[in-house]
Amino acid sequence: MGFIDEIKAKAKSCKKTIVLPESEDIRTYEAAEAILKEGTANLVLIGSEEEIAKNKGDFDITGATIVDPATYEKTDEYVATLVELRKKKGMTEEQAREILLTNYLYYGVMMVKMKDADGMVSGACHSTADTLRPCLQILKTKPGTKLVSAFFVMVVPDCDMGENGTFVFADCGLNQNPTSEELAAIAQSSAESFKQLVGADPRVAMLSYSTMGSAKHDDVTKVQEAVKIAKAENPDLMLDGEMQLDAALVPSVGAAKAPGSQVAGKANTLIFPNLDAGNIGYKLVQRLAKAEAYGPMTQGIAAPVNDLSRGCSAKDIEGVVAITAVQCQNQ
Ligand SMILES: CC(C)(COP(=O)(O)OP(=O)(O)OC[C@H]1O[C@@H](n2cnc3c(N)ncnc32)[C@H](O)[C@@H]1OP(=O)(O)O)[C@@H](O)C(=O)NCCC(=O)NCCS
Ligand SMILES: CC(=O)OP(=O)(O)O
Repeated sequence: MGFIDEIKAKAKSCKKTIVLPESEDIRTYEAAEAILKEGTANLVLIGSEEEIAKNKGDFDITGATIVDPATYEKTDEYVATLVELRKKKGMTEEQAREILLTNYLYYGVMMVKMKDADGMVSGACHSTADTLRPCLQILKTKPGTKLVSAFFVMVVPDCDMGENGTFVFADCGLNQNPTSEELAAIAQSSAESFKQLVGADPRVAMLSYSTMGSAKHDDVTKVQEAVKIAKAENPDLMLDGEMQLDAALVPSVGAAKAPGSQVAGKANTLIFPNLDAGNIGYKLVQRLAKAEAYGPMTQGIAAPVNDLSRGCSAKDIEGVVAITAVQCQNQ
């Protein structure tokens, strides 16, 4: 069984409730039809009955729960809770009501916060910033975690690198220019995500354009410091760097450039030095190597709310919903 089939089988056995707030996008309905048919999750769609009837095309979404913020019995409770959560930021009741009635992403996150749903998937027609801001503001980081970050599971066809072609890449979606401490936190969360979703031991490479001091620059020093911090905080984790991508993936290059490393040549978890590298890197592998790319998914957050690329397909939404359900199970 491939990665996503295993995830779907796990999702079916736990049947979590996932919110899809982008009821204006036809891909939501195409994915919803497939998810409901396959039974990977219960679904909540946000919008009025009329909006949804108009937008769903011919897709059959029988079995999905439709929640209309304008009439749902819990909207007043959500407004009061949002005011309470954001009062230090000056949020008034009027503002909270306006946000919740007009921005379904905020509404979906409030459903997760109030435990009326287990998780949410959005981002097919909203930018990552607009998708992640509500969950960062409302859900916050989970206890024991310093930072929320965003990762992809990449499944590369006909590839014997990584874990038979399966990798975690991070951060590809959220933190623009992480410090050494933040890179170390991204590495730790990514190792946990790899273990949780792929089920094998993570081997984490801290990527750079330098391998073990072959180049000198502040950008290289940043990754070297991150390696020191991550190793000190996670002494049992297989993590190494700084290293170039070829040293991380190709055994002969790893042996030549980083002799003795337990990660070089066999990395399955790739930590990019900044968001330029991470976002460009995952799209290169997705588009040129025709890899499946699931994400960007959040890690280090108090409840699973995951993003999508605006370039996603309905199949990608199906996959991210199944992964979100599995994350909910392990929350
Ligand atoms: C997500 C993002 C919008 C947050 O930045 P922002 O809108 O300026 O918002 P702020 O910095 O005010 O943060 C909003 C809240 O989230 C919290 N937050 C922001 N980043 C966080 C992180 N990485 N981990 C935990 N909390 C975070 C802040 O503490 C703040 O909380 P508060 O409002 O309770 O004080 C920003 O990081 C971003 O744009 N990232 C890049 C996204 C992107 O374009 N990706 C490329 C395509 S995938
Ligand atoms: C992850 C990502 O790059 O998202 P988008 O394509 O929507 O900007």
